[in-house]
Amino acid sequence: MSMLEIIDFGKQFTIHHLGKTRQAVKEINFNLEKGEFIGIVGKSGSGKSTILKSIYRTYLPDTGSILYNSDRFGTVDLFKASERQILYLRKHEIGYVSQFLNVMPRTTSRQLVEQALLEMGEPEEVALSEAEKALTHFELDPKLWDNYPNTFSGGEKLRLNIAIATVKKPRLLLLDEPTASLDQQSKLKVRQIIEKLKVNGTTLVGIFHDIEFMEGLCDKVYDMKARQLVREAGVSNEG
Ligand SMILES: Nc1ncnc2c1ncn2[C@@H]1O[C@H](COP(=O)(O)OP(=O)(O)OP(=O)(O)O)[C@@H](O)[C@H]1O
Repeated sequence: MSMLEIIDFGKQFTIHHLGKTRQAVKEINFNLEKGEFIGIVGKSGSGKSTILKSIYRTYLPDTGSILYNSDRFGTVDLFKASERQILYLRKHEIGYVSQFLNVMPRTTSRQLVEQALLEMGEPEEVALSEAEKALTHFELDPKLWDNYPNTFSGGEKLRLNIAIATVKKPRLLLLDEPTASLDQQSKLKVRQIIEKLKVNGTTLVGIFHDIEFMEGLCDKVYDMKARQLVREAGVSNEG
């Protein structure tokens, strides 16, 4: 089976103080094969993040299923998976990167990457050396390794975020507008990072505002229109 199969997925939100519901997305269908990179574009508020957050199970859907082909559990419907399974998958198989760095306060960048590896059961000395390799790989200045990331620039925070997520070698990586607040130079760096991840066989789903950024990078691009996904021609590297 595919790495990910999304079937008739729909999500609405209840706005309690108004006593109303809002349909965020409906009838979403797509498949993601191993090693593929799917890009999602669309207007602000069209439901792109809702799809990604539902794959990560931050949100629970109302309809449909999201079947994920797990290394550990076989085919799992991410909507029905137990909390324990979800925690395992987040730790070992599915990564999520956004422009925001949500990490433990007063923890240095080196410690944050180390912790990700320790959580996976790596011994301390391996965690230490792999963390340094990852920080080097993602070009975080060694002067920043023992600093707290709250003072980092947007690009530095993002590269640390990507290092924390990818050091675990996730099989599936979700990128939620990671380049939103970056300048052109930093965006280029992120593009190179994504290219490297692709070469290493990581399967990716990414949201980007910038269609130019996706040019030649994604295997397929979908556009959110009227709460549904429509396949876009001409942006992907399929020609
Ligand atoms: N937790 C929530 N509670 C209520 N409504 C929500 C919630 N999350 C999203 N929505 C609504 O669902 C719709 C889709 O939001 P979503 O964040 O998925 O859009 P998006 O395409 O990712 O937007 P952007 O590009 O601006 O980040 C919007 O109308 C939004 O207001």
